[in-house]
Amino acid sequence: MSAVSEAAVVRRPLAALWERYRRYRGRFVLAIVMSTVNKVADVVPELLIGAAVDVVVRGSGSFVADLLGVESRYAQLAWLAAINLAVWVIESASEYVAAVLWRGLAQGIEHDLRVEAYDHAQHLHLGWHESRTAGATLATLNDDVNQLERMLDIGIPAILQTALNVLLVGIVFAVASWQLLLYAFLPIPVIIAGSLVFQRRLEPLYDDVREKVSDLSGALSANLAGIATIKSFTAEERERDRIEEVSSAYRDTNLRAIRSSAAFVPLVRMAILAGFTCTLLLGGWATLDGDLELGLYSVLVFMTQRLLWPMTDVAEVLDLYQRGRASTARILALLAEPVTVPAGTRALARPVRGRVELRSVRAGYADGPDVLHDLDLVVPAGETHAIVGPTGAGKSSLLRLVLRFDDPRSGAVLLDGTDVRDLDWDSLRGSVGYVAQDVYLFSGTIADNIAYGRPDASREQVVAAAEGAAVSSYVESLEDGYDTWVGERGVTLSGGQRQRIALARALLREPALLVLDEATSAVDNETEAAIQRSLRVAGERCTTLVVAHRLSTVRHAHRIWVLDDGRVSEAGTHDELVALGGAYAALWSVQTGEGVA
Ligand SMILES: Nc1ncnc2c1ncn2[C@@H]1O[C@H](COP(=O)(O)OP(=O)(O)OP(=O)(O)O)[C@@H](O)[C@H]1O
Repeated sequence: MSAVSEAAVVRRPLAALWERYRRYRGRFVLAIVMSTVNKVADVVPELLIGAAVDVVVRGSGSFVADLLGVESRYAQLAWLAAINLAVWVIESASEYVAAVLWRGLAQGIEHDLRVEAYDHAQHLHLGWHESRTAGATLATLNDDVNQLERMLDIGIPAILQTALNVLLVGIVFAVASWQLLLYAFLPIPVIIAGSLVFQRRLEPLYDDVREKVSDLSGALSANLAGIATIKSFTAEERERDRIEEVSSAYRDTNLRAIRSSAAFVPLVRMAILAGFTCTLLLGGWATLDGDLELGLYSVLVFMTQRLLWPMTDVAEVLDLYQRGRASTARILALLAEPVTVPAGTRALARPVRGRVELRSVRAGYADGPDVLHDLDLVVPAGETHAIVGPTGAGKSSLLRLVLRFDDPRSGAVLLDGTDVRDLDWDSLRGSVGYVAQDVYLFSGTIADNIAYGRPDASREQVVAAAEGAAVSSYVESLEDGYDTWVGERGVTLSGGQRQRIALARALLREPALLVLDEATSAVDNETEAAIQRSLRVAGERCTTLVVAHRLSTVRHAHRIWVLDDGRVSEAGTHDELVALGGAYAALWSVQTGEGVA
């Protein structure tokens, strides 16, 4: 699904976020209360300036004298100073509490959303991950979530501040002079109308920016993953140009958005200038005419400043809001992505035997053609079966169905007689030890990697599994042995070493069903023979399904299924198939170079 259509899925992302995080509402309200207290306390000093001017000009007839019943100007000013001190303490304390609350809220939502989005992503169909770059998913889980945090941390408190400003200053003006209220507030409808117009213009621009971020992130992560290929083809310059192109697209889209949002600032400033000039001039004339107290006039001039200039921030806030909205839309779209291969609810009776059956299975990928056609296949419990056939015949696709990475288009896959679609993950994947064609080792020690499927395994069990995969003597030859760090920041293992560690990882689980997809393709013949011997021992305890190109790997299997273009073309033991003289026999004679075994 493209980023644009993703963004379109969630129409009102912030409302959806509000619904989703009900548990944060209490803290949200408290943060608003604290910001309000802070803002009120923030306005008071300006009123105190007016009151001080009033005290100096009118003495015992001042507003403060009336209010406190204090005659002396000195005492009145001392009172004002005391009030100022108290207000300052309240302002500072509330500012601190509000900042902690807003940041805590932003961090909390950011954290929850990131973890929820990641968790959802890992439950999505493998095909979903294969249809987009890892970098694009990373951009959503990382950049988009950070963007949202900025909006929550900076944007929302700023919007609130501005709104409170307008309200509080509005009250002061309303009490002082209705006329001046009108003049000072003149710019506000212009600013609001302008915001709405700009918001509508910015929305698609920021959706586009988020899409470009995702493209860039995807291109960068793909290139870093393929750095060896880039180097081997001396394609550095070409790839640099390609990244430059994607980065330019991002820069240009961002600049377009920035140009639009920046155009808002002069509009706001012009409106502000008009409002401020009106208050300054008309308020001054009214004071000269004796219609307005001097103290009040000075307060109003200060207040107009305080009301209007922060409005220039509206543009920045709008920018944050739009970026945050576009990012939220993408995260929520990811969370709205349906889990198309949901777990079933049935548990298998223990011990699981590992009997596999495919009944009239038809399968394929996305909208593509069928890659498996009406396939029937049975692997009785405890037996070792092999699947062989030319490249692209559908061998890995068949294994994917057994692990339920995909579901068949029709027909059924059964484990111990139960449709795998009905099984919970623990019964299905918990019973399977799988070694994929592309081995993936996590960043961690060799022992951590072997124990990945059974983190509570003892060192003895880890070593036994390593022995089963014929990798123990290699590991023991390393300086740090099983504590050697591998994966992204560790030693680089050879293809065969990686395969054997992955095999040890699968064996340690003592699975009911061992599924090996070209699991020993990268090891030498001698090592393979060692692995075969230990697999035969392991095979006595479990059912094994092996895909292999090298037929020597599978010649001892109880049954060999030859797949051709998604159909079983031959099946039988090695000897039966060689005797049959078909595709298998031909392949065997090519591989041994001697015709028959
Ligand atoms: N993730 C995928 N998305 C779309 N098509 C796929 C995917 N994986 C495999 N295919 C297609 O399905 C067909 C069978 O592929 P599969 O990997 O199952 O073959 P295979 O027999 O395991 O081949 P090989 O021996 O080369 O590993 C191929 O035509 C392939 O292009």
